[in-house]
Amino acid sequence: MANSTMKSIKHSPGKNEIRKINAITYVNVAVAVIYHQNQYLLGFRDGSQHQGNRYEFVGGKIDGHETAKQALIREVAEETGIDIASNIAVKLGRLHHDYGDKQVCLLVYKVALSTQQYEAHKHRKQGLEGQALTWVDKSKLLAGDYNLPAANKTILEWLRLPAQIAITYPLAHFSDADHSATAWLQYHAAHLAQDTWVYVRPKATNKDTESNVKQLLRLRPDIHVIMPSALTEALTESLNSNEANEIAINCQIVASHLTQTQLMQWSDSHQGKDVSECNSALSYYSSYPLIISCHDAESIYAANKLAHARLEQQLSPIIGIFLSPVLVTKSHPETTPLGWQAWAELTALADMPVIGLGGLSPMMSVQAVQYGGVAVAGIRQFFQ
Ligand SMILES: Nc1nc2c([nH]c(=O)n2[C@H]2C[C@H](O)[C@@H](COP(=O)(O)OP(=O)(O)OP(=O)(O)O)O2)c(=O)[nH]1
Repeated sequence: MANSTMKSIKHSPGKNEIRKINAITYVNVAVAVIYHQNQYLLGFRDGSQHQGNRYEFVGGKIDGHETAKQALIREVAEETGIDIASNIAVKLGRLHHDYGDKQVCLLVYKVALSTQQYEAHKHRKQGLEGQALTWVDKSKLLAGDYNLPAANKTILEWLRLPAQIAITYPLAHFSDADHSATAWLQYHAAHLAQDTWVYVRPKATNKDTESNVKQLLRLRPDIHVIMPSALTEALTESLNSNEANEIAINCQIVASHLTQTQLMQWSDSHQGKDVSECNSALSYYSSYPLIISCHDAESIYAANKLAHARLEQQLSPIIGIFLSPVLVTKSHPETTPLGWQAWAELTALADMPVIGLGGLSPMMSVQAVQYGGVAVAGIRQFFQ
């Protein structure tokens, strides 16, 4: 078992079981969220174990000589007998949690089983180490029906992310219409797929945009929205009434969005500080999870630091980053895209799920997963 002392969490996980950040010793744990369609596999921790008498995702400590993925494959085989060596392990993220008596750094992966693998293991009620195993519905898991260790709260937030996110057209796209705001509203209300996640990006926040967005949410109570932080703040302030439809609107907001510029402003003001000294972890955005735009390694490191600081301060987590541009886009043809390979290298640095953006179609969520991300987002091809 090797030890290493690190000042920051900037770099991708090493092979060491134990790492120190800000003088805290973390035990590295590989965690596998194993699923088939909407069925998710949970184990049950024995009362004698740390965090005992709770459900858990399959996993365990990363040995000194192992990478996180090697540990994942070994732990899943040891605990369940399922061989995931040929499955894609999609990195969700890395999170630190201080239980007081033990500090863990969870490296979390999502692993979809083939139908054949699921059929072979779906009736197994006991793991190879004698622990109970259960397949549970995703909706019940996300609703909090299973008592999991506290660190897993963030994992459940990550699991909510869909494979595709639509982004609204700018108002200027409808400038030929007699009334562009009405045309914007009608188009989006009519063309968003059922239950879709949509990043509402109006480009300006004023009373008209606020009212337009509220109308969209009233017309489409099935959709889930991500909004720029300024708009989230403005809207939530105006949603303080107890009217039922206003409360319903509030529930439709799944995340606030921060630009890379906003992130780097926070980062610059915390330059050289350890995570524990970042007492402002943007707490004014605390009530909603965050999704942040990143375009390079520096901003990803900043997002990692902010994510860690927010977890320490028990603020809602960063549930993803939009990493762009993957390919050439119609709106910014002059910008050189990253390309999938460079996108994958940057994606590996992130401590949270990565969403590809820029010149992509919904079908490309398959490529995003192959290159280490979880989802894709876009405008044109993401509407019906
Ligand atoms: N496996 C697993 N561990 C989790 C989850 N959430 C969470 O906080 N943990 C914590 C609990 C433990 O402190 C640590 C896992 O350590 P462990 O004791 O199970 O590791 P191990 O399987 O190598 O066990 P052992 O050899 O020490 O018995 O991570 C989870 O979903 N799955």
